[in-house]
Amino acid sequence: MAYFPMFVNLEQCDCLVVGGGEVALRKIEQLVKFSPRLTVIAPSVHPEISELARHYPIAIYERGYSINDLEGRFLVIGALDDLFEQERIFNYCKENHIHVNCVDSPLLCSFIFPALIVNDDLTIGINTAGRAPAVSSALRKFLTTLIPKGIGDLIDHVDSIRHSEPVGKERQEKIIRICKDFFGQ
Ligand SMILES: C[C@@]1(CC(=O)O)C2=NC(=C\c3[nH]c(c(CCC(=O)O)c3CC(=O)O)Cc3[nH]c(c(CC(=O)O)c3CCC(=O)O)/C=C3\N/C(=C\2)[C@@H](CCC(=O)O)[C@]3(C)CC(=O)O)/[C@H]1CCC(=O)O
Ligand SMILES: NC(=O)c1ccc[n+]([C@@H]2O[C@H](COP(=O)([O-])OP(=O)(O)OC[C@H]3O[C@@H](n4cnc5c(N)ncnc54)[C@H](O)[C@@H]3O)[C@@H](O)[C@H]2O)c1
Repeated sequence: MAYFPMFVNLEQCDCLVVGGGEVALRKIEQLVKFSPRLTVIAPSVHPEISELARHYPIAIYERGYSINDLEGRFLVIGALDDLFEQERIFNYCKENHIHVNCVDSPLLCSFIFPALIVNDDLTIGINTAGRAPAVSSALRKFLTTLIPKGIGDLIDHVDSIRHSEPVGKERQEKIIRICKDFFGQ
């Protein structure tokens, strides 16, 4: 069954990544773009995660996680290489209404991490309901080449019209025309 793409404001939300390997790194590289309060817990942490922590507010704890670490989080990613522990994380989070993503099975995810195209405030998320992540990845690369240059300027332009001109049919039609012209429609 398809998953509904809910775009969530993560600013200052308390997000935890358990695990600090290659897969954790990939998730963290994306998450930092959305300004969460990020914590990483793992006995061994990829050097590129430590490097990211020099540029973004990431708290790193180099130790095994305990279930108490999950308490009160907004979102938890179980990116450790241990299916038993992922199940434990998933069950705790489900019981405690915490958004959870465990990397070894869609069945252990309350949300799925999309392949992402992020261009300032424009975000495109791709997802196959957990069936074919490599398709999401390849499609992300394909779509990236199709995004016209100047899309950021278009968003700025439309935003400035929405802030400076009175709400109404005239403004609406102007904005729609500008957008269609940009895409040659
Ligand atoms: C999109 C992306 C986001 C990200 O992770 O950042 C992402 N996986 C990516 C790549 C990728 N992952 C895997 C391969 C190798 C090919 C293959 O095995 O198929 C490749 C391709 C590659 O590496 O190029 C292996 C893999 N992935 C999962 C499992 C377990 C399982 O399916 O049971 C296994 C087997 C592990 C093993 O071997 O044991 C599970 C998940 N991976 C997801 C997301 C979620 C479903 C997304 C969707 O519905 O499309 C989900 C359910 C959970 C989650 O992680 O949220 C990212 C592309 C980023 C980008 O390029 O932009
Ligand atoms: N979702 C995906 O897209 C995807 C893709 C490939 C692989 N995987 C799966 O993701 C898992 C992780 O892969 P990886 O390549 O990042 O592995 P890795 O070996 O590079 O990293 C594993 C990390 O988990 C940490 N860890 C282990 N036990 C821990 C504990 N008790 N508490 C906290 N941290 C702990 C380790 O210290 C390490 O940092 C694997 O099980 C793999 O099958 C998922």
